[in-house]
Amino acid sequence: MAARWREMEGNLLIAEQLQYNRVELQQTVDKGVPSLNTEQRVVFDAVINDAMSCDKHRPGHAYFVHSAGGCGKTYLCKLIASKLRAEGKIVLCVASSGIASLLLPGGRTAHS
Ligand SMILES: Nc1ncnc2c1ncn2[C@@H]1O[C@H](COP(=O)(O)OP(=O)(O)OP(=O)(O)O)[C@@H](O)[C@H]1O
Repeated sequence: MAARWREMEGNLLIAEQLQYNRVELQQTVDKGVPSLNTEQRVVFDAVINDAMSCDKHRPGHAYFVHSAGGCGKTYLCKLIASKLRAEGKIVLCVASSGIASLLLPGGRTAHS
C-alpha cells in the first residue's frame, strides 16, 4: 500500500508527511533514545530495524505493545515515529478516538 501511495501525485497525506523537520526530529531522537528503559529500547530497536529493512518484497510486521497505564507506550511510539520520520519515512499515527489521536504527533483517527 505504501509503495503505491508514493507513486500517486498530489496525495495530501504524503505531502504532510514530507514536511517534518528531519534535523529537529533527529535531535529529539538523540535526546530521547538514551532515556528509554530496557523494555522500551527492545521494542524501539525491533520496530526500527524491521521498518528500515522492509520494502515491497519484504513487508514489515505488526507489533503489539502492552503495559499498564503510564508505563511509556505513548512515549515510545512518539520516539519511533520521530526516528522513522527523521529517516524520511512516512509514518501514519492513528488511534481509535480523536482524543487519543491528539497524544500522537500528526495523529488522526484510524477511520478519518
Ligand atoms: N523513558 C522515559 N523517559 C522519560 N519519561 C518517560 C519515559 N517513558 C515514559 N515517560 C513519561 O511517563 C509518562 C507516562 O508515559 P506514557 O504516556 O507514554 O504512558 P502510556 O503507557 O502511553 O500510558 P497510557 O497507557 O495510560 O496511555 C509520560 O509523562 C512520559 O513522558
